[in-house]
Amino acid sequence: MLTLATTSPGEPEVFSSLQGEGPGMGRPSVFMRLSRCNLACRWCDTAYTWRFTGDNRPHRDEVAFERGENQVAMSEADAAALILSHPEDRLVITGGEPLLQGAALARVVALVKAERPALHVEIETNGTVAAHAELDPLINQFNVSPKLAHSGNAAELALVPERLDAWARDPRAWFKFVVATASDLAEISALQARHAIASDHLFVMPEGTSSAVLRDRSRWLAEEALERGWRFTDRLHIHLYGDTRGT
Ligand SMILES: Nc1nc2[nH]cc(C(=O)O)c2c(=O)[nH]1
Ligand code: SF4
Ligand SMILES: [Mg+2]
Repeated sequence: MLTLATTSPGEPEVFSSLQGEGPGMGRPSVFMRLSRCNLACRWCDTAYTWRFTGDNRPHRDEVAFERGENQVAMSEADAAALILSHPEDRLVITGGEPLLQGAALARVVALVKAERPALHVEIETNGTVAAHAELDPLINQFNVSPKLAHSGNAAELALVPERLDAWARDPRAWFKFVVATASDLAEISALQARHAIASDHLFVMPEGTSSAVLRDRSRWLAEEALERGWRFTDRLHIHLYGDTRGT
């Protein structure tokens, strides 16, 4: 069984959209969002995957979500069939932290690839967990987003040195750092040096859930990226659809 996030109570969050972030930005893709996370970012835009009633870890919106309305359990076969009902040849698996459900995810992806062998599969991850041994060979691309101090997570939880080393060595992995203020950039530089992250595989992305905030931050962040030789990514889906589920 797999625990998915919901768009509305009982409705699994599987949808077609343009990949909004990173190296695949603009590519038509089918998305599947899994529930649960092992971190708790203050500015998380999908707190409905983890901040359930009784979880009082700090979050910008201080909202709490009813678990029953925001999670839906599906069998691997049903999840695979739902993904295959969408026509795109790219699958983006996100969350929450999807690698927490690696074993079940491996079974879903194997079923989907059996029907559609050329499917390109990407995983959006916070980079703290290795892909399950059965899952790893089925994945074409990892979009790894390590969380900096401004996320509010303890560095011991959010930045696992041997994991970051492993992602930096994996040609399938692209780093995507969420940036809110200029003070985040020194932290990224230090991580890049410590883990030997190639600049070509290092994206910075403004934090924001509205076009106005993204545009404000893009202005200075794009300049900083250019100066440092890093890549910049916007959040296309926020400009197109706003901060809404299933987009
Ligand atoms: N269109 C679209 N692109 C995305 N890229 C990463 C997403 C995510 O939430 O992880 C996401 C998302 O939620 N929507
Ligand atoms: S790691 Fe991602 S899903 Fe988890 S709390 Fe942070 S932003 Fe949200
Ligand atoms: Mg998102």
